Amino acid sequence: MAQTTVVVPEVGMTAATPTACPCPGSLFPYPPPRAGMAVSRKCLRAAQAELGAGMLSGLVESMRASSPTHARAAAALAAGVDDEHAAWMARHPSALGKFEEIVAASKGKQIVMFLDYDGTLSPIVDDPDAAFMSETMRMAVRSVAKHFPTAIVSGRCRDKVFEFVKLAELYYAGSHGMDIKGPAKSSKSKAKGVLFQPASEFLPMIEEVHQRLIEETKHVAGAKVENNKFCVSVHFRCVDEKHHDVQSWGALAETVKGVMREYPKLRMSQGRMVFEVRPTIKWDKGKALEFLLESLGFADCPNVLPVYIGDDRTDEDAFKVLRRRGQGVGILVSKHPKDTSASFSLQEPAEVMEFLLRLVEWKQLSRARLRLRRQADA
Ligand SMILES: O=P(O)(O)OC[C@H]1O[C@H](O[C@H]2O[C@H](CO)[C@@H](O)[C@H](O)[C@H]2O)[C@H](O)[C@@H](O)[C@@H]1O
Repeated sequence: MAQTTVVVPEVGMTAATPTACPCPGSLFPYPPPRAGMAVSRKCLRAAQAELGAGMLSGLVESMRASSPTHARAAAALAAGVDDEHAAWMARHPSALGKFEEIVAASKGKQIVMFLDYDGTLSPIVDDPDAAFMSETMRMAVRSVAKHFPTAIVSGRCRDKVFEFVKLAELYYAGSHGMDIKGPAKSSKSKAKGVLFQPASEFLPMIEEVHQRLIEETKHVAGAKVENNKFCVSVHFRCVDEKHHDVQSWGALAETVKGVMREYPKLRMSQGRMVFEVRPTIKWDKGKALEFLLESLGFADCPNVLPVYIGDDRTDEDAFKVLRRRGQGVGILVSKHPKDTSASFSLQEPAEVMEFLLRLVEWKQLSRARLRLRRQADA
């Protein structure tokens, strides 16, 4: 059977490729983690000096670009980039506007929902510990999960994202997909009881780098280090951006990079006003999506339509997997044009909720229609 992919025509698609998922519980053959060396402040300063000025300014530029809420994005809009925005919207149309097209593509297929948390289900706020989702959003996610297998895929520690979402019937992939657990509820689920932690051997190293980053960034007012179990976030949303101040973004970037040099088995990426530190293993949100599809019995299956909604750079790995498989719907949550492999867009969590509720309504109506048809045929 032909595989269906919902894409906007301008963006090319490759043919679907088979999934390659590891067995649940198996560990990757990674070399044993090397404990981070304790390095003196002098060594750290030397490492920092090694960072060329150009490289550092590049990093600060990328920090600036890391959140569409940043003043620059607003200034760019004010400067009249309407054309650029319109062109971007043409390439990534609203998933609400294309709703009928999306559900039509699910004909004969099982929709599986993948939802990022921060910026997708909850609005972005200054304090990561206060990123609560609304009760109405929770109800919408609960309703969606009644009709479709639903997973939360987050950079956060799994327990923490569960504390925010509070729905036991969902699948959770925390730490950027490195901590996957099937639903505690729902005995019907094929993936019930699944637990997959491909980076478990990195736990001591992550704990160590977490402590080091707290220590090294404590002089930077507003910096916040968050332990996400298999990865660490260093937030700079509340750090003053001044260039010549020790408490600037540049100084923070230098400090984090300096610490990272001590841990070659870890890598750093950037999210929305945050540095993400994680193991160098080949595992990300895209791999988590494939793993969950396989656990649900949809490996190499043409009769599935994964729908992934996310707002962050780390969600791009999942959008790319959908493109590579030639299967599924990637939806980027953003008000501003961004480089993305997603096919569609939604502006903000409120639109995500609307999309979820429309899916539920559509599913209920389709079921009611089917019942009526069967009654009429009987
Ligand atoms: O994959 P996600 O669920 O989107 O998690 C990515 C990171 O989200 C959180 O940080 C972001 O949201 C915060 C609260 O709105 C905001 O203050 C911060 O600037 C954002 O980067 C979370 O705190 C991180 O640990 C996650 O990695």
